[in-house]
Amino acid sequence: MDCLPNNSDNKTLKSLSSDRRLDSMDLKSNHTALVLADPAPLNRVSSGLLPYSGATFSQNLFLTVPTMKAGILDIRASNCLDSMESSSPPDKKSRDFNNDLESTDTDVAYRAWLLKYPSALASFDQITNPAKGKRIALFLDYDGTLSPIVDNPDCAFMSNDMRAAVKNVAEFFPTAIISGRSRDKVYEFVWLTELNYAGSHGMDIMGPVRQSFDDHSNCIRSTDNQGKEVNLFQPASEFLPMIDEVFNSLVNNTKDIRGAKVENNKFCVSVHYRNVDEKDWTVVAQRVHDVIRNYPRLRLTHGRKVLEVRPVINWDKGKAVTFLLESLGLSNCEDVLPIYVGDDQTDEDAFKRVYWFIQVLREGNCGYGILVSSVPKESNAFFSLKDPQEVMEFLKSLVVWKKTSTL
Ligand SMILES: O=P(O)(O)OC[C@H]1O[C@H](O[C@H]2O[C@H](CO)[C@@H](O)[C@H](O)[C@H]2O)[C@H](O)[C@@H](O)[C@@H]1O
Repeated sequence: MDCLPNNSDNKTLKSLSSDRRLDSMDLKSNHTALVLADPAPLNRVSSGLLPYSGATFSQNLFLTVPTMKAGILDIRASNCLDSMESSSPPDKKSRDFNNDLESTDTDVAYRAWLLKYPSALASFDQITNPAKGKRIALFLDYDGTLSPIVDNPDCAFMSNDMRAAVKNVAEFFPTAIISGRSRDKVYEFVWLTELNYAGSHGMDIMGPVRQSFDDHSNCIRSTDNQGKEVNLFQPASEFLPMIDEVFNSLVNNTKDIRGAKVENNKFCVSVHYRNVDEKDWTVVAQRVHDVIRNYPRLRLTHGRKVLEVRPVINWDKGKAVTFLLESLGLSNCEDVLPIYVGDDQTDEDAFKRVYWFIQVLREGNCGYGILVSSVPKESNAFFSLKDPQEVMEFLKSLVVWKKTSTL
């Protein structure tokens, strides 16, 4: 499917109850053991869909996977299909078209859900009051957060207004984008040099040079597009040849499925089924399953009408937040308040992490996760925004608040 940029300058173009927090966070005493997340939406997941419940963490970045290849094989294609369905609620347009009554019910359900996940716009003071005298660090997902979800992943452009809003907010707050896409690709969409970028679900981070990272394994010095020296952290670098191989196999194995699209995101691969007839979703699941059964060091996770193949390493968007905070010199500061805005399952790791970051290190403070969703779903976020349009309003409000704030 071809697409053209939607505008010329796309270059390529509660007081929340702490009880709820504790209920929803996976913050048991072993938080440092780092939970392997990526469940399907929490209220709909079937246990058979959690591929690595038997995995344990080794000291280093790699997960110890049960020796049986069945670690992955146990995700039967049929279970995978369940998860594809549960992680892909029908879009609002088709619901409205099919049944106005159902749409009304959905709106009622959404309003009820807002009681649990208040709008970050309506609760703006609740967010900014504790931020007075503190430095906000902003972390943004890309697809579904800064750009609307569209059928063709190559056409997920952000609007000029959104770009301007992100640029402005980055002038006032350290800002990073953490995406499932390859870092290069997300940069081509965003095209702003004022930000830090993490691609491949945080497995490819470019950040400012920090000498303390020189001894960090997987962290090297590099240069960015402007020739500036940067640190490049790629904890899954050894998986590159494997990911390329799997990408080619997946392309080959799915080429006869109408609408299926395989995307190489450098350290992970996305298999999109948004444009596949629902009756063929089982075929997609089966074909992906057939490929990754030969790769016990890869795992499968679910996003919005996408299956994602990624290395079995102890790293996710949440860890990327921690790494970036450290890169930005913000990890040991009493006065830092991280805010993470995202829409997808992989963002849940980051929602947990921004909460954990502050709560564990500094009693009384907290970071905020903001879920972008127009349908009710369980989340580790505290607040919500309905869609990228509301995300943009939120970013603009932060700038106005900062400009007018006396502290
Ligand atoms: O972490 P993100 O920046 O949210 O990236 C997650 C995936 O986003 C993209 O796919 C999603 O958006 C597409 C464009 O709107 C849509 O067509 C697709 O159905 C969604 O799943 C991206 O293409 C994937 O590679 C990312 O992993």
